[in-house]
Amino acid sequence: MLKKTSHFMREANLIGGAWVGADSGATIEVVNPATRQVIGTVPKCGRAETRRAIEAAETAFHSWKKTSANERARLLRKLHDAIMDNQEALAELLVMEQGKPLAEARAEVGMSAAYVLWYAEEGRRVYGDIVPSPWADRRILVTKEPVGVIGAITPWNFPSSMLARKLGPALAAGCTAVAKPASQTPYSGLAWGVLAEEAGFPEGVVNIVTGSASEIGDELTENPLVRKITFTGSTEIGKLLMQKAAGTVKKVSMELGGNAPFLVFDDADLDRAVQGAVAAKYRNSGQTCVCTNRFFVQEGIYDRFVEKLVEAMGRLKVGPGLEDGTQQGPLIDDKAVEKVEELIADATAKGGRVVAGGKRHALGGTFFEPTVIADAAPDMRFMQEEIFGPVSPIFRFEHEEEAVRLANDTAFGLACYFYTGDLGRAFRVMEGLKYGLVGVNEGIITTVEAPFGGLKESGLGKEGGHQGIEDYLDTKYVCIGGLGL
Ligand SMILES: NC(=O)C1=CN([C@@H]2O[C@H](COP(=O)(O)OP(=O)(O)OC[C@H]3O[C@@H](n4cnc5c(N)ncnc54)[C@H](OP(=O)(O)O)[C@@H]3O)[C@@H](O)[C@H]2O)C=CC1
Ligand SMILES: O=C(O)[C@H](O)CS(=O)(=O)O
Repeated sequence: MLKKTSHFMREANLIGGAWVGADSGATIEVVNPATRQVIGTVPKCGRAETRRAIEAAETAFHSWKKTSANERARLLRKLHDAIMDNQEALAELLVMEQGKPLAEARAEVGMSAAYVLWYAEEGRRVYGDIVPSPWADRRILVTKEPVGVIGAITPWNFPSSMLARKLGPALAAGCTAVAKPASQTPYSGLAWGVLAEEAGFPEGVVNIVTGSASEIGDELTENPLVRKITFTGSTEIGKLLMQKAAGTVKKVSMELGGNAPFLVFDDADLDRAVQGAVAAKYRNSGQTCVCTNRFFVQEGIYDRFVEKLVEAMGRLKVGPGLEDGTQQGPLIDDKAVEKVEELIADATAKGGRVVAGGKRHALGGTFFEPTVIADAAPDMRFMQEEIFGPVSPIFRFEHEEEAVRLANDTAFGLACYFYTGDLGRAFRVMEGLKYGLVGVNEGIITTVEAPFGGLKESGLGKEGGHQGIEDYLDTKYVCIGGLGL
């Protein structure tokens, strides 16, 4: 382990500027998914510790909201620089707890820094309005103000960048935060506490708690001091949090599950489509909410696409994330492997043909072979269920309208992709697909400059772009009379 990595590997929570353990002394073990070895522990905190963190954030909010946008931007730029100065150590820590290849971890840490820098500047452009008054003797102002204390809950698959695209806009807007990282990958989140301290953020502005998800979640959603909940994770938990947050009418931002279609038309650049397919499917071993879940390939090129995809993903190197050249790490845990195996068994029982992979990797543990299943059919479970693993079901279609109908036949609406060389078709399909994110002849599209977020049961709100700061602001209308005008 890099010496600096251990500096960031905190086995304590940050509450009101102090690094503390759980009141009970209880801890949670953190396991390296590649080696299945315990790498450390974190506190198993609950409602009482979370309440103290919320109260610390509320106290800090009253001064933090009065800092100028420029001052907040200065601190966020220092935070950005601290992340980039420690990118290798933070990436190594991320690989140890999550398992992804080091190259992907470096990219994720870089994306975290990019979100922080983007919102350092967006915070300086939170404009209000001066509206022409309908009354000669009054003036009308519209101002934007930070909502207050926010609660952030993040998933294990991107433990750094998912926090960055919540805390970045929140802090830039003048909010303070209590964040709960996933129990399987807490260290990247706790490292945020170290970085924020070292960048000079005042005590209580950033609080990081680990432990009982339900207890911490209940305190965050029920405590009236918390004015917004921002969550990335499963749709099931997102719905639960929305219900609980309704009790005190909190703002909510939800980045939830996906079921991305990837359409390839006869007129596509086939090699480009295959390259995009590998990128859109196998990043993080298929464990991203924007990974392709269903491939729909037009009849005329179906066999050639399958053949080329099998050949391309056959070159992916499976191994531990810290090993040179690794492109596919382990899945996060045994439950994830069992889910993938269930979906493959369901598909083969319904006529699907495994043409590559299909079983646990020879490396053992939670490593899984990159898999391609031909002759996928709409009655198979992965037509509606998110795979969250390195499996590519390939459906075939004949007509454009059929492809769009099949692609939209899901409760989700996060990301979708399609490849065509026909401009008219590109506009027809782009406008026909009911998704928040659309990749046209591209398989990787996430960037800080663009609003990321789903439709339907994939979520509410946007993260990234200029839109991403809006959810951390309240709009206030002011009517001023008695001016003697
Ligand atoms: N739209 C997006 O950007 C993303 C969506 N996802 C979706 O999430 C799923 C897999 O990710 P996964 O992390 O397992 O999702 P989960 O929803 O199980 O967990 C996400 C976070 O929620 C916490 N959590 C779990 N139960 C509760 C609760 N009752 N109250 C409060 N917090 C709770 C977890 O804590 P703990 O770890 O302690 O259980 C974790 O921090 C997939 O469906 C995937 O598509 C995942 C990542 C990104
Ligand atoms: O959680 C995820 O899956 C991320 O949102 C994917 S991305 O933002 O890195 O594309």
